[in-house]
Amino acid sequence: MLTLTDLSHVYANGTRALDGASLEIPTGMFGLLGPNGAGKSTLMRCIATLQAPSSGSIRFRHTEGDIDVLKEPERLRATLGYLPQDFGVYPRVSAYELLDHLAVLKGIAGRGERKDTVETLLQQVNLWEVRKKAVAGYSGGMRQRFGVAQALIGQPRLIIVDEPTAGLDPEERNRFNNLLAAIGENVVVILSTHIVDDVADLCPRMAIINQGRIVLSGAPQQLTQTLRGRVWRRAVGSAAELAELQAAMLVISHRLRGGRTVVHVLADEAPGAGFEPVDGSLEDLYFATLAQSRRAAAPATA
Ligand SMILES: Nc1ncnc2c1ncn2[C@@H]1O[C@H](COP(=O)(O)OP(=O)(O)OP(=O)(O)O)[C@@H](O)[C@H]1O
Repeated sequence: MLTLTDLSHVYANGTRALDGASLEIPTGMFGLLGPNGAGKSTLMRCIATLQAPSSGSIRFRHTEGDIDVLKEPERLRATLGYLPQDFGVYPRVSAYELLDHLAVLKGIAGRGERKDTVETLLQQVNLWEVRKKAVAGYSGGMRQRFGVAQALIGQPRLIIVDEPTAGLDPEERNRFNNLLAAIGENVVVILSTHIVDDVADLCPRMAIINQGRIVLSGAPQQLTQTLRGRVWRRAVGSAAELAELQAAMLVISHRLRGGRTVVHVLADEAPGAGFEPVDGSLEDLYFATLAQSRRAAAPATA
């Protein structure tokens, strides 16, 4: 269990990226959803001990230890696997050599043990056939799978993956998600993303972060139940009509479907003529939560 308590972070330029975020993250896949700039990467970097928050605490308890992460970052690092949003430059060495080198850095000194680790991981992430090719020449999906292999070195208890499927094509995304789903049972895996389907597909628990605050957390299925009977759909004919609806009711999303714009509205009863009820999806929940949290944050108008 990873426990975050009242985490805040203010960057040197005054940006408040985290604003009293508190969250309990149990064993298993945990989805952290939020729009661009919500504070996900800042939160992931704080948990990964790459930056210290301005205030708050982080505690990681697992079967073999209880770690005060901000006071004992080296203990956390020994049990952490981290796949950052962007690796930056990839060297022109083969996947095998790079993984071997990273295993040395993770403290796996014995040659035999290292060989076993590297070979097992390359097979696990399905890169065995291309192990001798330079990582610099890999496709986006192959790089992300390599990223998982390096994050799994040393059997970590806490794994953080930051926006892993952004930019992957559907087949690669599916392959990547299957790989994540197969990671061990007694591990906390935090998946930070703005792709709602990734969370819907993979995560029994989730939270939504917006403007540095945790605005909702729980089990996706139970959370979407709260929308029952409250999501309504209607096609709109023009931008002016859309603007009218947005002014009159809580429009949680509008998108093109088959060339027509369809709005989803959150309301306890049918909000007007032409609306039909729809089963609320996780995407509706996400948009509804963001719309409500924006409304709460907006200054009251007279
Ligand atoms: N080094 C920095 N200095 C100043 N402001 C920063 C810095 N890093 C991030 N920010 C700001 O902090 C806020 C949160 O950013 P963060 O990268 O944590 O969000 P995010 O949810 O990961 O977004 P994205 O999905 O776009 O990566 C944003 O307003 C961002 O501009």
